[in-house]
Amino acid sequence: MEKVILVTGANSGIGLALCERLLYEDSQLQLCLACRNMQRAEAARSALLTSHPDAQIDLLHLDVGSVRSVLHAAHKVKASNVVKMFATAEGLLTQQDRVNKDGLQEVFATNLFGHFVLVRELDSILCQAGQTSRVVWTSSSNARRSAFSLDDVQHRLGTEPYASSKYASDLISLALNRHNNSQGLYSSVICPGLVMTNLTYGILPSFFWTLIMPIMYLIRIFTNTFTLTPHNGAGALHSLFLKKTESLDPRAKYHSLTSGMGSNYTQPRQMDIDDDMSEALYVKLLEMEKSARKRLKEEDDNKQAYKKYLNQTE
Ligand SMILES: NC(=O)C1=CN([C@@H]2O[C@H](COP(=O)(O)OP(=O)(O)OC[C@H]3O[C@@H](n4cnc5c(N)ncnc54)[C@H](OP(=O)(O)O)[C@@H]3O)[C@@H](O)[C@H]2O)C=CC1
Ligand SMILES: CC(C)CCC[C@@H](C)[C@H]1CC[C@H]2C3=C(CC[C@]12C)[C@@]1(C)CCC(=O)[C@@H](C)[C@@H]1CC3
Repeated sequence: MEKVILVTGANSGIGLALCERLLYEDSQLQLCLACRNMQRAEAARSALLTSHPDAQIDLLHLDVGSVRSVLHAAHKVKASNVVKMFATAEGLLTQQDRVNKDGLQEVFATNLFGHFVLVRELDSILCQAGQTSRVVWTSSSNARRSAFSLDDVQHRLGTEPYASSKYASDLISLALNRHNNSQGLYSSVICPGLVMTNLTYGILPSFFWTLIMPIMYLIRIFTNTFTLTPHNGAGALHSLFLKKTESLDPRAKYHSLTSGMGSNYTQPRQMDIDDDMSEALYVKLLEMEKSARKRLKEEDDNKQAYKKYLNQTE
C-alpha cells in the first residue's frame, strides 16, 4: 500500500511550499494536491516536477467550501490509495462573510467544516489497524476564544469569521484526537506566522508589502513570528511530518518561527482550549454533517425523479 500525503490548498503559498519541502526530504513520497482550480493545480505540479522530475504527484479536484465536492473527492481518494497525512493549507480570510450554496457561512465552510467532513469521510483509510495517520490543521495566531461562540459556530452574527473559524479548528483537532487516537489517527495544529502569500496580498496591495518589507525584516529581530516566506511558514508542517505522531501534544499549537538571522524552527505553545467546548463543537459539527448529507441526498433523489419523469413523458 502506498504512502500518500494529501495537501489541500496546495497550488500556492504555504501549501505549495510544504509540497516542495516534503519532496526535498524524500523525493519518493507520493503527493496528492487537492485544489479547486485545476489549471493552477497543474501549474503547481509542473513547478514541483521541474525540481523533482521523478516525483509522484496526483491532482485531486476539491473545493473544500462545498460539501458535494468534498464527498466526491473523498470517494476518489478511497478508490485509489491510502492517505498517511493530510494537511489543510487553504484558507479564506475576509470580513465580508456570505452564505454559500450549502447554506453555510463561507469562511466556516472553507476553513473548518469541509475538512471536518473530509476527515470523517476518509476515516476508513485514515483509521486502519496497525497504522498511524495524521491530519494537520493550518490555524493562526488570530484564533481567539473571544471570537468564537458555541451558540453561533458559523459566526453568522459576528464580525470576525476568520478568527472564529481558526479557533474552531483548534478545538476540533483536540476532539479528533479524543475520538480517533485509539484507531491510529492523530490530529495537530500549526501556525505559520506572518507569511507573504496571496492571502496577505488580499489584505493590502502587494506594493505596500514590498514597500514595508525592510521594516518587516527589522521587526523580525524582535519577533520570531514574522516568518515572511512560504518556505519558512511551512516549517511547522514540515517538522510535524518528521516527528512521530504519538509524540505530539494534542493541546499544543506548533508555531513556525524565524530568527532575526533568518533560520527557521518550530516551537509548541499551549492552546487556550478545553475538552467540554471541543466536545460540544464536535457534536454540533456531526449534526450539521448529517443534515448536509440529508439535503444532498434529497437533491439527488429529486434530480433522479425529475429525470424519470422526463423519460416517461418523452
Ligand atoms: N499567510 C499568512 O500570513 C497566514 C496564513 N495562515 C493560514 O495558512 C493557510 C494557507 O494560506 P496561505 O498559503 O497564506 O494563502 P494562499 O492564498 O497562498 O493559499 C491558499 C490556498 O487555498 C486554496 N483555497 C482557497 N479556498 C479554497 C477552497 N474553497 N477549496 C480548495 N482550495 C481553496 C487556494 O486556492 P486558489 O488558488 O484556488 O484560490 C490556495 O491554493 C490558510 O489556512 C491561512 O489561514 C495562517 C496564519 C497566517
Ligand atoms: C508598518 C508595520 C510594519 C505594519 C505591521 C502591521 C502588522 C502588525 C499587521 C499587518 C497585517 C497583519 C496580519 C496579521 C497580524 C498583524 C499584521 C501582521 C496576521 C498574520 C494574523 C494572523 C493571520 O492569520 C494572518 C492571515 C494575518 C495577516 C495580516
